[in-house]
Amino acid sequence: MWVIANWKMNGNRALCEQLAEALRSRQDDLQSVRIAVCPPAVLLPQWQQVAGYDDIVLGAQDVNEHGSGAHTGEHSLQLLNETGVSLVLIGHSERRSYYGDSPRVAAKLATVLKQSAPAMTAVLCVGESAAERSAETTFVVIEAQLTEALSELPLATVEQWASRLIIAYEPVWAIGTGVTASPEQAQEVHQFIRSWLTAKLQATGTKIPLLYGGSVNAENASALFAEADIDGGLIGGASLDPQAFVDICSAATRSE
Ligand SMILES: O=C[C@H](O)COP(=O)(O)O
Repeated sequence: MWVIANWKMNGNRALCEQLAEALRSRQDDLQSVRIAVCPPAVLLPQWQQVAGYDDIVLGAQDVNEHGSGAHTGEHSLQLLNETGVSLVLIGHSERRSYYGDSPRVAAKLATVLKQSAPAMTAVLCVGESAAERSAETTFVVIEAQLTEALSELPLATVEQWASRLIIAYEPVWAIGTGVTASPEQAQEVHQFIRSWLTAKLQATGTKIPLLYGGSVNAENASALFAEADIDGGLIGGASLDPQAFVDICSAATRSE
């Protein structure tokens, strides 16, 4: 099980210390869960300082697909690596809708997964809007996003890159709304993604962790994590509350 905190454009230095301390106080109970925290980029060094010696994966919320150069405000894979980052979110719905990221998702994913050393894990985010769900095009949308995202990765070397790929299903209508997909709704899409991955990548597709994101909290996490194809969660708002986030991580241990 994976539990990943995405602070988005929230948090501060004090929250780094508070969340690190909350996780540390329960680390013996949380051994079986892979935990990652993605703070805003400017807080990455603070996370390194307060939690770098713990077994918490340091994550970034985005990466630029270019190696270096005149890309004001962006962060390359190398810069993130040097800051201690070993996991990066790609194609989050907020990046897609507010910053036009969808056409860059395939290049970003290829940039991250083609580099094997130092190894970086990519969390590819996919999900349908409320209108797309109402129009019963959820599976069409998800399939198109997956197809496009993986289009620059060679199948011939799938064993080399797929072990560093995680997919997060985040229905846009559930993000930050307090309306969570029911466990059955989430499982239905996760099962679809699992089938798609297995058809495309054969046995390798069965090993890619599938996370659910969208208004996960300490109360609903257990039921979601109990579903067969849900391998953890990508947590936004609740990750800003150290106790709630630790409780979600604890729910993941009970679903192992
Ligand atoms: O990356 C996290 C997701 O967008 C979920 O956010 P949320 O838990 O605030 O709904």
